[in-house]
Amino acid sequence: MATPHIAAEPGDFAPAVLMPGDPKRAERIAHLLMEDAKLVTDVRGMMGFTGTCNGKPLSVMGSGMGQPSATIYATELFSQYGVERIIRVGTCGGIAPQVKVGDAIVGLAAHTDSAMNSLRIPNVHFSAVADFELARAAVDAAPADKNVHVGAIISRDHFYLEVPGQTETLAKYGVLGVEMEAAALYGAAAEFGKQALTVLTVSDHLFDHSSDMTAQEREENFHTALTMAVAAAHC
Ligand SMILES: O=P(O)(O)O[C@H]1O[C@H](CO)[C@@H](O)[C@H]1O
Ligand SMILES: O=c1cc[nH]c(=O)[nH]1
Repeated sequence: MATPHIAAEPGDFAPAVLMPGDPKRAERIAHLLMEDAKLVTDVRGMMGFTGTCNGKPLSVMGSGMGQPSATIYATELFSQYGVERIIRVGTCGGIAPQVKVGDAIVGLAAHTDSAMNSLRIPNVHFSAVADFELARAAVDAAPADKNVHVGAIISRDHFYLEVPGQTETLAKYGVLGVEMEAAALYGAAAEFGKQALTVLTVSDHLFDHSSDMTAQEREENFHTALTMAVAAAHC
């Protein structure tokens, strides 16, 4: 069995999937966590791996960038491959002043400027929220010596477009950071009655670019977020 975007057989994916945007980060995470990681799909270069982590089955697969891409993979995994929970392991830009580069964020809720979730329920502004059980497991596993923030994030469609006053207003409303997939992932999980969570590494800060990570650092610096994501995957 294959879907249009995943060339895997039934049973090739574990019930829990860690999902970074970057397929190279997926490969790195898979080999870091699992000695027996096996490539189960690489359609369009979007690598997916399955193996055993701490004695339990686990998969890791990239989502690509943006809500349409993440929705395609989440939908196919939830609806065709028996996946029960997806934990996004991403990067984000910091917005709140207390958030610093290198910190981790658990995205309890995801505001969005995307139309994707607004199409889901007629005349309703969909609330994109994480699964509580997964969020609790992730927060409980947060390393004591790391800065971990828990709260609302925003999933924007544009990476580069600046809407005057928007980021400042988001900061005023306590939004922790910006990324590009969580709201859609939470929407897909709600559609299929599954669980989802987003755990992010802050790779830059929108109000202070003096310590932004390089592309290489964004691929490699995810260990606090990963510790929490694994705990959520196996909770
Ligand atoms: O590092 P990832 O997980 O891809 O996440 C962030 O990075 C990408 C933009 O550079 C977007 O996908 C955004 O959500
Ligand atoms: O979407 C993203 C991801 C990282 N940093 C940003 O500023 N935006």
